[in-house]
Amino acid sequence: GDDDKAKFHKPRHLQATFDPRTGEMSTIEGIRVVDFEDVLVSNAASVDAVLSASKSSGIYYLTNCGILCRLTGQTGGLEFYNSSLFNDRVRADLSVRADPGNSRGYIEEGGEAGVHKFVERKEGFEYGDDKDAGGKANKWPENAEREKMNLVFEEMQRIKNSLMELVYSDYLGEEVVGGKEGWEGGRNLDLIRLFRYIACADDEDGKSLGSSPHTDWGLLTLILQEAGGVTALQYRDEKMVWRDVPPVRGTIVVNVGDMLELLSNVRHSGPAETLTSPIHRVQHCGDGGGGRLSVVFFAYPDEGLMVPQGVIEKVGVRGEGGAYNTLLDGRERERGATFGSWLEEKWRGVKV
Ligand SMILES: O=C(O)CCC(=O)C(=O)O
Ligand SMILES: [Fe+2]
Repeated sequence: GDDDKAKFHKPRHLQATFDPRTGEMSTIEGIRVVDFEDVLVSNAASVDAVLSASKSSGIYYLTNCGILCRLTGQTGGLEFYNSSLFNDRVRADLSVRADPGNSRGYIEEGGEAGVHKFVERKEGFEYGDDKDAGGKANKWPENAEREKMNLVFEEMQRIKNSLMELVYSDYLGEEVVGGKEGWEGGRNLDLIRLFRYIACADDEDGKSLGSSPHTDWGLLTLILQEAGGVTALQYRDEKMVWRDVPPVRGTIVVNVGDMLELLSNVRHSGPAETLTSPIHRVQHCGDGGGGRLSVVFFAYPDEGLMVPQGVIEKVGVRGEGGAYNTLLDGRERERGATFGSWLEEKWRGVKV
């Protein structure tokens, strides 16, 4: 019957608005909600909604996005990640440990931090395309749910490629984004990082964070939040106020990355027209302090795509505790830098 379908479900305490003409949800907690199937059929209002959210906050929810929305629509839908990756056998197995920096495998607690004054209370696991991409093979623990995890990766690809093709490439201009190859060519860089944020104790409120304030470096980031999980992800809005991005059953979260923001400056200008890579963080003791699981997909462009020159001064990105380690970091950019060379440099700054 219909019961096993990942229906869109709104927990009662969340504030939502509805489109009076269609009756569909248009925002939740002030964040745009877009029906992915409407984007797939190039519905003009939905394409507009994605673009306008990308220009203002830089963050939005997608509903009806297929398997991934079904996974967040069910309690325990992401549990297979938890049980197969975060156990003592995996923690003890050095052969599946990620090397520091940009590499795949199990990431122990304290393995990295963006802003050094905070302790980031999480363990994680990173994987990418399962076809060995030049020495970047995945490190699978013995009981990992490899097929399911690969299916999640393919679904992430599908959503990335659809959003790029049906929304962003027209807006950016074919030549600016390097055509289809400009985003599909990023597949070998694309990563899924899952995080198990550790439940917090009473005395540590304020001293620890799930994730330091930062921006993401790529084109887009797609986030699955555990159904019924705690609200911990936040972004900083246009008025510099931190706002919650609660888990909403049957949705995924999308946020714009630095590279997409940079590319948007080539053809467009002014805050109303260019895209926003939002500063965001994950609170540790935010909402009851319970543990939390998230699956985060970083969608990158082709490593050969040129980083646009001359727009880096636009964003001042110094925050409490240091820089946000963002692509828009105000540093002098090497002339003719490719995205790949920049990404490598960014990763060097993340190690503890
Ligand atoms: O766990 C999350 O919800 C987001 C984490 C995040 O922002 C990141 O890893 O870049
Ligand atoms: Fe992020």
